Amino acid sequence: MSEFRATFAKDRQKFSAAHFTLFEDGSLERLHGHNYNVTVTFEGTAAELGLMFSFHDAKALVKELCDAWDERVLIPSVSPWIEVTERDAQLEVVVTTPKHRKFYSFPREDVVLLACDNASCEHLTRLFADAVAAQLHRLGNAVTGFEVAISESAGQTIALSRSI
Ligand SMILES: Nc1nc2c(c(=O)[nH]1)N=C([C@H](O)[C@H](O)COP(=O)(O)OP(=O)(O)OP(=O)(O)O)CN2
Repeated sequence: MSEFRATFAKDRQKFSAAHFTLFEDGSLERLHGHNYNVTVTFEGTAAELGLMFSFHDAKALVKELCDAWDERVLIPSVSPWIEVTERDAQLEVVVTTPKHRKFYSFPREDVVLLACDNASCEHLTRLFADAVAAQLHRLGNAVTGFEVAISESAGQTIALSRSI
């Protein structure tokens, strides 16, 4: 049973990134950007001295994960509609859907290849939660669960909860 919920929704917990969303009918958006805001809530019990974990450590963890996607182009790497080719320091991306064929070329360092088939807010939230789970050991053993919530724009948020 979780005793406490610690929610971190600092202004700096954000990443500005470009993407396009694919839709089932083969339509896709033009490349565009969002200032994604990230909120993470950790659930758990108080350990020594009534501390779940050091707030500093939790905020540093979340900020590091935001920085990994900040000022990047987010490209799905496992989509049947997207072909990615690395050529020298460039990443060539060909999107071929039943409705569209588009070619992009980005400096490799500007791109994050996502382990998913669409750069949707749902997938971003799940991948962010996977990354939090992989780093949770840094916060000790008091965490029994967490929730990640990502907003693409004001008034529009995807949230996902995980139990540990
Ligand atoms: N289920 C999802 N649907 C859509 C997603 C998504 O991640 N999951 N994403 C988008 C686009 O990224 C788009 O940029 C956001 O679309 P939209 O809701 O139209 O955004 P606006 O901020 O322009 O919304 P307004 O309500 O018009 O202000 C689309 N769909």
